[in-house]
Amino acid sequence: MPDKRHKAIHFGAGNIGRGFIGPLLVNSGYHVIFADVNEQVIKQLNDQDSYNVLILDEDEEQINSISDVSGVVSTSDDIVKEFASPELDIVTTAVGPSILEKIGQTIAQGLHARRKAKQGPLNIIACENMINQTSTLRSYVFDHLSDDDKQWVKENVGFANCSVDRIVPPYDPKDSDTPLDVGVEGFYEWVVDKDALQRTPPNIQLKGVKLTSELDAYIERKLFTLNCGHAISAYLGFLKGYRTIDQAVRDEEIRAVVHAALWDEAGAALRRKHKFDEGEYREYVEKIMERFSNPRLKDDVTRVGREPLRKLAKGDRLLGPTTMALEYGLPTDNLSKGIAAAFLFDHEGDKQAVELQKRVEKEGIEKVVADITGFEQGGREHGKILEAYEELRKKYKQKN
Ligand SMILES: NC(=O)C1=CN([C@@H]2O[C@H](COP(=O)(O)OP(=O)(O)OC[C@H]3O[C@@H](n4cnc5c(N)ncnc54)[C@H](O)[C@@H]3O)[C@@H](O)[C@H]2O)C=CC1
Ligand SMILES: O=P(O)(O)OC[C@H]1O[C@](O)(CO)[C@@H](O)[C@@H]1O
Repeated sequence: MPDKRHKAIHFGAGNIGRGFIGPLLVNSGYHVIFADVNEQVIKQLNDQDSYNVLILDEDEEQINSISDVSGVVSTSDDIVKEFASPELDIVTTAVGPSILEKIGQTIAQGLHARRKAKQGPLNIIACENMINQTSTLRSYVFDHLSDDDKQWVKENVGFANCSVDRIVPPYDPKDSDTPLDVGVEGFYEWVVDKDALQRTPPNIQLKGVKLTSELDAYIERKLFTLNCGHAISAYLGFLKGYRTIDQAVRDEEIRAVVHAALWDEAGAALRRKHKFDEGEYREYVEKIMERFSNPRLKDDVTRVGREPLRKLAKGDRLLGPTTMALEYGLPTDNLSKGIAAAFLFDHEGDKQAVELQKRVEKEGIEKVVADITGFEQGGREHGKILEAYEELRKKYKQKN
């Protein structure tokens, strides 16, 4: 533990904030200030001495009490003042990719205040499920800085990209004592680009964080394995009428598709590109299948499949591994099934799903698949996705 009080600001007191990043910072010796727009959560954080993180593993019941946290409303002046504190040395976020632009301005104001107060270096790490999330945040921050501030920030603030992995679904409040409690899986992995960090105080280290100079490999491994398999399980599970991911992957047919997509297709490509050890990678895939099967997480297929247009973006969890597998001349049949199922995700509660279905209805599936995937109509990959789409549609959407 550090000999002096150190503070961290974490934007986003949601599932991953309270259930993963906040607790890791607290365990490293930080007082964590959660910054959120949700005033009720901030009040609860300030009123309560602690909250519980429940580890929801199948064979392990564990409750960790998290204290030494407080909250500020992220739109108030208080947050700017916190940036000027000499005790602050790390800022993290878990607000969702679309919110980064909004908090960029607040962080810029905070950094301006820090420069004016003549305080020392700081590290910023955005923990969002997207590639180069912190670089993206940095560009939003720079949009709001003066030239003098920019110069100071370049010299004093580290913006480190990372890969963040822990399944933290929304927790049912009736399963806990307070609304701040959160249920998480035991597994976690937080990998940070060590070369981007500014000099951290010598007497404090982030516990449970892996620092690496090869972040790209970790990011691609996570996005093209964990997130890829999760998305395929969600879309096929939704089609077959399952409510949760564990129900979906207990279905032999779905399990076989997900496993083959991860091991023979995405995984084979990742192993070629990044030279991952075959044994270690097999363990990684098996562990993921075990994590998906955890019935205590009760993770809805509609949550995991949310925003299908984002998940169908080029380079994301479905098309990213497909393109990589094709580059190495590897099979993509199971990935194609997952992609086809995403085009059938007609979940009415999801804006992007509704938008996608409207496009398919208006423009026809052939054109929409070509536009979104970039695979030419009449080409092999396009044909494979369409064939899988028709097969799934006939089987599970016969009324259409
Ligand atoms: N839940 C999970 O299992 C994982 C989530 N992630 C990523 O973490 C991020 C957050 O996800 P969750 O925690 O699940 O979402 P969440 O919805 O539970 O939490 C997001 C929090 O951000 C707050 N927020 C919204 N706008 C804000 C603003 N302008 N300023 C400050 N706070 C604001 C919300 O009030 C909410 O408390 C996402 O990028 C997600 O992809 C990454 C790995 C695992
Ligand atoms: O948060 P997103 O990108 O919508 O995707 C859901 C994903 O988020 C997670 O819950 C956290 O990584 C994954 O388990 C899942 O694949």
